[in-house]
Amino acid sequence: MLITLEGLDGSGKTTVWEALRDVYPEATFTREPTNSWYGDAVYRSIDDDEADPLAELFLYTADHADHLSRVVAPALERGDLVVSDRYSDSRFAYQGATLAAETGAKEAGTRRPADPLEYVVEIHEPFSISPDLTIYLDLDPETAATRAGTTNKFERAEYLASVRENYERLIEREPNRFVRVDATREPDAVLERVTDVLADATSEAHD
Ligand SMILES: Nc1ncnc2c1ncn2[C@@H]1O[C@H](COP(=O)(O)OP(=O)(O)OP(=O)(O)O)[C@@H](O)[C@H]1O
Ligand SMILES: Cc1cn([C@H]2C[C@H](O)[C@@H](COP(=O)(O)O)O2)c(=O)[nH]c1=O
Repeated sequence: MLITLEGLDGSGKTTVWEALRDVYPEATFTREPTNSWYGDAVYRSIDDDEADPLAELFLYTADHADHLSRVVAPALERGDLVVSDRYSDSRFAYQGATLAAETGAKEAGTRRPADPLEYVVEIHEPFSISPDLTIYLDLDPETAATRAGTTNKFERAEYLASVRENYERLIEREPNRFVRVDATREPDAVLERVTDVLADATSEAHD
């Protein structure tokens, strides 16, 4: 079973992901961007304010393809519970927003997809594995940017507002896959809610 944690920067995904290790010691815990050389390339792009948004999308997607074949697919094949801190929805929401916000591409004669979110979803369809359950840690963009510390180009409230709109579109498309958790609550309360949701989901999977 594949469970993913999604949300804006600073929404508390990594805090929850770390705590879940004690709850599910046998599970495979993984994340995107990964710690491979593909992930290193992604982090170089994150640190480059001038990175081409389409090139950046394909770096993230290359990292995802490697993550799938090297970690996720083998773990699922073994029957492991897999918990990933960020996964394909991050690409749909973030790169969907980056491509939509890109100004000047048309003037420079560069062609871009009409609906970036749909485009990013479509390029994943032929090869990716969809999560069974996605926990969406819902937080307003201002608090998210404050908690994240605004250390990179993505961690700005205005940009995170359009990322949040994209997450809402994704939830509307697949309401049964997503479970929304109020990430403004205290860390213990957030963890308790996530743990309850996972307990239900994993017990249903065994029935
Ligand atoms: N429920 C919470 N309430 C208040 N602060 C929190 C909560 N959860 C996490 N934090 C704090 O917010 C900061 C960001 O948390 P964390 O790294 O878990 O978020 P994240 O979603 O993984 O962020 P990113 O996507 O940027 O890696 C940390 O300082 C963490 O201690
Ligand atoms: C997987 C993925 C991530 N991002 C963004 C979101 C964050 O700002 C950074 C790094 O992620 P982290 O959880 O803070 O380590 O990358 C993205 O834009 N697209 C993606 O697919």
